[in-house]
Amino acid sequence: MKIAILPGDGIGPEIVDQAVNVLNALDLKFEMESAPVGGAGYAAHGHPLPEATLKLAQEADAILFGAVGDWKYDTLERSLRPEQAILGLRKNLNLFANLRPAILYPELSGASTLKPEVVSGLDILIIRELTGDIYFGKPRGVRIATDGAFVGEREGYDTMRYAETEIRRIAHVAFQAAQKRDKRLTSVDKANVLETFQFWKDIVTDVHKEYPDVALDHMYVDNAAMQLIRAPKKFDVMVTGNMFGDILSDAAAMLTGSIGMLPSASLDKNNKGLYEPSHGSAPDIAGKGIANPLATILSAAMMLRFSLGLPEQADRIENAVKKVLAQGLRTPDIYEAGTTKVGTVEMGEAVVRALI
Ligand SMILES: NC(=O)C1=CN([C@@H]2O[C@H](COP(=O)(O)OP(=O)(O)OC[C@H]3O[C@@H](n4cnc5c(N)ncnc54)[C@H](O)[C@@H]3O)[C@@H](O)[C@H]2O)C=CC1
Ligand SMILES: CC(C)CC(=O)C(=O)O
Ligand SMILES: [Mg+2]
Repeated sequence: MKIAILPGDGIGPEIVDQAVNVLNALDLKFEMESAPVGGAGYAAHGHPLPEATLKLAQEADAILFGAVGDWKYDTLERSLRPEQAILGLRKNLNLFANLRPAILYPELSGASTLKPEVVSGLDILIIRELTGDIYFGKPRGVRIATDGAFVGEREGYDTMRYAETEIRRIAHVAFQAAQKRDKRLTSVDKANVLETFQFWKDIVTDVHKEYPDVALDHMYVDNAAMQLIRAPKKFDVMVTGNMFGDILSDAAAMLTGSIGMLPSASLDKNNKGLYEPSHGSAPDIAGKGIANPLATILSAAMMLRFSLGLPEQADRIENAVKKVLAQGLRTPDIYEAGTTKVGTVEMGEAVVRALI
C-alpha cells in the first residue's frame, strides 16, 4: 500500500513527521513517498501543486497531508498561493466529502474554553461538502461595478453555486453516516437569504425520502454557530456546504479542547482519501516544536480505517492517543495545571510508545 506524504508548510512537516513515525511503528511496511506542496512546492518547483506531487497523490492509495500556507506568500497572485495546492488536490481527486469528527476525550474536558458540562461526552460529526460552493464558483475576481449604488467603483465578487448532483451525493454520504450513528442529521443552510441554499435544502429534503430511519432537521448557519457553542451535544451529524463547513468545523474544534485535536478525512466516491488535520499551517508557532501533532496522528488513523481497510490498526492509534492523554501529557494548546507539558516530538514519541 502506497501513501503519499505531503507535509507542506509551517507546522506541517513537524506534525506529519510524528504521524509518519506512528505509522511506521505499526510495522505494516507501507510504501511512503514524500513530495513538496504549498509554499514548499512553490519554492522547489515554482508552483504550489507541482505536477509530480499531483501525480504521486493520484497514484497513491491514500494521502497524508500536513497544511499549507505561509504569510510570506500572501502577496503572490492567487493561482500561485500555497492554499491553491489543497484546493487543487481536493478538486483534481474529486474529494467531495469532508468528514470532521469533533470528539472530546474525557481527559480534555477542562481544556475546552466551554464549561465541562456543556462539552463532556461530545461526539459529533461535521460533514462538509468540499469541492463546490463559493470556494470554487466562477466567475470571480475584481471588476468595475456596472450597476447598483457603487457604479464605476472597483468591486470584488465570487460566485456561490451548487449543482444538484453535488448536493445529492453529499446528502447521501451524510444520511448514511447518520444511519451508522444516532440517526439524526442536521442540514445547515442559509435558505432564508441565499438561492443556492434554498436549493440545497430542497434537495436534502428530497434525498431524505430514501432514509426514513434518519431524523432530519434544517438549521440556518448563524443559529447553528450559536447552538454549537450553547448545546453542542444536541447534534449528531451535521451536513453543510464548503464555506459554512469550514467555519463551523473550526468552531467545533474548540469544543474538543483545541484545533490541534480535530482530524479530517476528505473522500471521493470510492473512499480514496486525503487525510489532514482541520487546522492550517500555524505560522505563529512553526519551528517552535510546540504544535499539537494529535489531529494529524488521528487523521492517519482515519486513513487506515477509511481508505486502507485496516480498522484494527486505526483503533490501535486512537487507543494510544487516549493513553497518552490519560498519562497527563499535553502540548501547550491543551495544557492545564496538574498535567505535563510536552512538545510535538515528545507527544509523537509517547503515542508510539503507547501502541500495543
Ligand atoms: N488545509 C490547509 O492546509 C489549511 C491552510 N490554512 C492556511 O494556514 C495559514 C494559517 O492560517 P490561520 O488562519 O492562522 O489558521 P491555523 O489553523 O493555521 O491557526 C489558527 C490558530 O490555531 C493554532 N494552531 C493551529 N494548529 C495547531 C496545532 N496543531 N497545535 C497548536 N496550535 C495550533 C495556531 O497557532 C493559530 O494560533 C494560512 O496561510 C491559511 O490559509 C488554513 C486552514 C487550513
Ligand atoms: C485553504 C482553506 C480552504 C483550507 C481550510 O481552511 C480548511 O480546509 O479548513
Ligand atoms: Mg478551515
